[in-house]
Amino acid sequence: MNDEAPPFAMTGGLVRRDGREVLAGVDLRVAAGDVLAVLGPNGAGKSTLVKALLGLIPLAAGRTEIYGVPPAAFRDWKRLGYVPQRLPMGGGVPATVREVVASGRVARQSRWRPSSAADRAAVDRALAAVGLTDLAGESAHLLSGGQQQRVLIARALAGEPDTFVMDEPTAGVDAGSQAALAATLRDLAGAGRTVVLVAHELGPLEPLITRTVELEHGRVVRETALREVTGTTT
Ligand SMILES: Nc1ncnc2c1ncn2[C@@H]1O[C@H](COP(=O)(O)OP(=O)(O)OP(=O)(O)O)[C@@H](O)[C@H]1O
Repeated sequence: MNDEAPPFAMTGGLVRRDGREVLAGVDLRVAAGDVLAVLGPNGAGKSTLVKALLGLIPLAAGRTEIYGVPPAAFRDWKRLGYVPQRLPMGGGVPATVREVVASGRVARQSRWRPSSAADRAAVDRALAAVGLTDLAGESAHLLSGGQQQRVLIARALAGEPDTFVMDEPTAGVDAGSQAALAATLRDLAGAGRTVVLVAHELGPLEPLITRTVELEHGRVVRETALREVTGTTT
């Protein structure tokens, strides 16, 4: 056992958007090694919840902590890997698949220690894990939606974080790539990594999920424990 603070702990989480409560009364503790699926219909607040856990959306009431620290004070971002729903297209500068994936290493680098052999190897492993090695030199924004989703997963993998937060990693991804993602998640779970993922259907990921939380109208309506955490958490 370790007595370190859990990856995420939210109590009484409330988020308002345009004056409307889109998340309310959410108590959620994610333990190290959990593979938690956040389920619910469109507009239930799933994306809002994971963004609030990461501090990307502020809480109007309640509190949330990342490894025991409120998001505004949290500094250890290399411990977290976030897979957003879509590839953000900042600045209009075309980046290659490899460059986007390599950006997942940034939290591990510093001005004094730019890119190393370990960084390049981690990027190679991440590209291979999602089957994008052959497309590494392509412009990421010209890929299909499903391929872009895999780029974002690879970017998070490249950072080798302890905890992954994935917003619909299987959306628009074909059956073969979903199976590949399931294999990757199995390895991560086996290594004791923590995963929070948003999904509409679990599909091939189902056997890996330790716990589900279902949202409706911004509230947790059901929590289900499916299986024991199997990985070795350190
Ligand atoms: N930027 C925003 N401004 C105002 N309201 C928003 C914003 N983003 C989301 N909402 C509202 O918050 C509610 C929850 O949205 P959210 O995207 O979290 O749902 P979701 O469960 O992830 O849905 P989906 O399955 O469609 O991705 C919705 O009613 C949505 O209209």
